[in-house]
Amino acid sequence: MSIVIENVEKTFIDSKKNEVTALKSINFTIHEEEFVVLVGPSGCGKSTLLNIVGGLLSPTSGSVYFDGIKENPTLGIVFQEIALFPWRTVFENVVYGLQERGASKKQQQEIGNHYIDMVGLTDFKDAYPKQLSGGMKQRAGIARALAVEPDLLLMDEPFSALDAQTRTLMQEELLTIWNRTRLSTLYVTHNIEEAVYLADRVIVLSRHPGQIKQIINIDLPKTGRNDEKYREQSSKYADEIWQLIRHDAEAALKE
Ligand SMILES: Nc1ncnc2c1ncn2[C@@H]1O[C@H](COP(=O)(O)OP(=O)(O)OP(=O)(O)O)[C@@H](O)[C@H]1O
Repeated sequence: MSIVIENVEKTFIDSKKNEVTALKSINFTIHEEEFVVLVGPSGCGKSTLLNIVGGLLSPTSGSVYFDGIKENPTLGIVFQEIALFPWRTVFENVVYGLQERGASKKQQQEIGNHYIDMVGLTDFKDAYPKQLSGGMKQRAGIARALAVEPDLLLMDEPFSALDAQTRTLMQEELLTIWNRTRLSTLYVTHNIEEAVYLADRVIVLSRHPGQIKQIINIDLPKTGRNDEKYREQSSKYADEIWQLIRHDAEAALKE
């Protein structure tokens, strides 16, 4: 599915009744099978934009088109805090969306097991959330998002609550999964290295108001990355993005 974000603006009214322009003149397209990452300093409107694309918030003006129409597609959403139902097992959590859509028991078994295998939780499918580590919970959340076979995957800082090593492993796993599913994806992160690692394109937002500062094509292979050339190129992209964000990030720190 391709998603066109056209002239999106969002204004909030803050607690002092002032207007806050969170997003202004946002125009970009997420192409079929493309992984787009939003980066930018704190408060630049990344989550607001992701929520507008996901239909969880309405824009003040502008539109989002899914394959040319405004109707909502099937979405897979993964947030930082994965809200698994504590009384359901991993399998029961993963197939929840399928049950809601009236899938048969057989379909639930087939699809649920497929995605549980894909995220490496086969041995934990009957475990309850409290028995899982942070990384496992995120994997279960990813399997649940994939199980509805979405047109678009939305991920908002999915790994930011994890320790650094687990986060690195989860990034690798997500890329492997993404290479298999090739879903159009919009992903929000503060982490520039993570953005470069995952993205086909990185959209850098500036703040006050949140606007697109630059869109950077990440021309790196999605597999076979263990060479010096990959490391050199990816750190060049990361430097380029940091130079774009630095000034705004420093300003955000002083507020
Ligand atoms: N419900 C709301 N009411 C008022 N202002 C809001 C609301 N939601 C967001 N904002 C403001 O809109 C701006 C963008 O917020 P948003 O959370 O989208 O930024 P972000 O880039 O995701 O931030 P972070 O990286 O810190 O999570 C901020 O100035 C924020 O204070």
